[in-house]
Amino acid sequence: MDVADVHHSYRQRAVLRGVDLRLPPGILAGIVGENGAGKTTLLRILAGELRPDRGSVHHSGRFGYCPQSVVLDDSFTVRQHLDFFRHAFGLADLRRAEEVMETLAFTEYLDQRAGLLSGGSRQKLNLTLALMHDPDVLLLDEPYQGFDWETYLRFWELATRLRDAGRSVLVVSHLAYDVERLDQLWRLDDGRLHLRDRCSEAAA
Ligand SMILES: Nc1ncnc2c1ncn2[C@@H]1O[C@H](COP(=O)(O)OP(=O)(O)OP(=O)(O)O)[C@@H](O)[C@H]1O
Repeated sequence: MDVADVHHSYRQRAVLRGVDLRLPPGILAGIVGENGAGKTTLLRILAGELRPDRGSVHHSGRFGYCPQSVVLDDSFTVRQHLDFFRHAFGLADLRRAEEVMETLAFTEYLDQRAGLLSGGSRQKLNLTLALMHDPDVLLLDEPYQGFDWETYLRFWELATRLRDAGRSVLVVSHLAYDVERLDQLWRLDDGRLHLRDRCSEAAA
């Protein structure tokens, strides 16, 4: 993914003021920033949901985006969500989704209605839906919110496996936590990305 000189304002408020970002294949990268820094705005632009005022975003291959708030129909079961997305992605089977669910210890919820899932389990479904077509570029907005410790560790195991398989994974969070797991870390501040030393960011 290649991002060059992205600018975005909401009315008078300039949120992004020239974001440049390159994600080569086989990278696990992170963006941190305070509440309101513009992280979600940037991700929505990268995902094509929002048009930047200026600048360009290019990526090749399959694309996956896991937004912060889950987009689900509460009356559908987990299985119905998977079937719906399988058709949307044109997948022959649910092999990949089953692998992800296995890793996240989520398989037992297949027949549960989404409306009855806990916050952490909804997030597991959200992640499964973003990963089930095995995207080459994967953008994750606060992906581990609501996860218990064991699931949190399994999330990183999954993200690392994807990186090792040549995928580009970008994790966006307001917490500069566990940053030594990342290959590269930026801080979004004042509308721009600043490359950070992961050791000093972890200590901050
Ligand atoms: N649709 C919108 N209209 C007007 N202002 C907006 C809109 N969306 C976001 N903003 C403003 O833009 C700024 C950046 O918001 P954004 O949600 O991108 O930040 P963030 O870094 O993701 O924050 P958080 O960590 O709290 O999720 C905030 O000041 C927010 O109030």
